[in-house]
Amino acid sequence: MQELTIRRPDDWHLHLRDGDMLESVLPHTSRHFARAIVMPNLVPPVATTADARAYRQRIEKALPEGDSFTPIMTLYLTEDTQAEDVVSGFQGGTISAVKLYPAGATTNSHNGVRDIEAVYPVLERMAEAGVPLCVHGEVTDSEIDIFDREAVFIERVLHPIRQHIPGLRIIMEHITTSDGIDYVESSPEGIAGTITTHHLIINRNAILVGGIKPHYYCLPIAKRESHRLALRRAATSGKKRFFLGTDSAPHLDTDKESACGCAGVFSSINTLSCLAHVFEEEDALDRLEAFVSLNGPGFYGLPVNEETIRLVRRQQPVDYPERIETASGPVTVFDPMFPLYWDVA
Ligand SMILES: NC(=O)N[C@@H](CC(=O)O)C(=O)O
Ligand SMILES: [Zn+2]
Ligand SMILES: [Zn+2]
Repeated sequence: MQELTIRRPDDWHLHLRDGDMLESVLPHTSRHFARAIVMPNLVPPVATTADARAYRQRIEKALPEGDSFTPIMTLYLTEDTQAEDVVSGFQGGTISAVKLYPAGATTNSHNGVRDIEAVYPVLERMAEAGVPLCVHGEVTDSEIDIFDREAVFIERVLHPIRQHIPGLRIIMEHITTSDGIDYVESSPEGIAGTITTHHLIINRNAILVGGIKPHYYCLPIAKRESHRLALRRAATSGKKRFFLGTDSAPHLDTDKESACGCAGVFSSINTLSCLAHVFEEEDALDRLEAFVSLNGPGFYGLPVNEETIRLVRRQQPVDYPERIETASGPVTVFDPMFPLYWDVA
C-alpha cells in the first residue's frame, strides 16, 4: 500500500504545557489531530473547572490561524477535589474526564493522590454522573521495582477501585506491560487503555544500552521486549478498547540532559509517520484508523471526525526536525531509530 486515507485522528493523552512551550508545541498537534485529551499536570495543576476553563482559553489563543482543533479538558484529582465541581464542570461541557496521578508517580504529580480511599466518594459521584477517570497506573512505594510498578498498581489500586465502584469508566493510560493489556482485555466493558507511539517502538534497551539516553526516558518506563510486543499486538488488533494516547510530553533539553533528567518523550511531530510504519510492519495498515480515529471517540462517547487525512508512502525518508526551538531552548523530537517513509499529505 502506498496511500491511505483515514478519518482525522485524535490524541487521547497529550501534554501541551503552558506559555512559551504551549505556543511551540501546539501547532505540531493541531496540524494533524482534530482533538486531544489535554493533561492537567501544570504547575500549579488544573484542579478546578474554573482552572480548566481558563487553560482551555489559553490553548485556543495559542492555536495557529486556520487550524481546527478542540482541546478536551481534564481535571487533576487531588484529595481536596470537590465532587460538585467535577460534576458541574462535566455537565456544563468544560471538562470531559478526571485524571488520577498517584502522588510522586511522574512529572508534576506531587499534588496527586496519596490515599486512594480518600477519593472514593468523588469517584462514586463520577460514576453516577458518567465522568470517566484517566489513570497514571504506577505505584510509588519505594520498595517496588520501577519495572514492576504498573503491574503492582493493577493489583493494589486499579482492581480494588473497579471492585468498589464497578460503574466508573476508566482509561488506563499509557499501558506499558502485557499485564496492563491482559487486564483491559479480560475485564468487562467500562475500561479501556491508551498506548503511546514510543512504547510501540522502544524497549528498555533504548534507554540503557550503549550509554544513558535521556530522550527515551519516560514514565511509565519502557519495559522488556515481550511487553513491547504485547502492546503492538493490542494496538494493531483493531480491538475497540485500545486507542492512541501519544503522551507527547515536551521538556527542555537542558531538563532532560541532566544528572536528574525529567521523564517524557516529545513525539507529536512524527507520531503519525511512526504509527503508519509500525502498522505496516505488522501488516495492519487497515486497522490504523481504528486505533487513531475510531476507538477513542467510541469509548468516550463522542462522534468520530468527519474530515479525513491522507497518508502517503514516500520514496525517500521523510524530513522532520531533530529538535524544535522554543523561547526557552530546544526540545528534542522522538527518534524512532529508523527512517520514516510515511508522511501526512
Ligand atoms: N510520561 C511522562 O514521562 N511524562 C509526563 C507525565 C506522565 O504522563 O506521566 C509529563 O508530564 O512530562
Ligand atoms: Zn502518566
Ligand atoms: Zn502523560
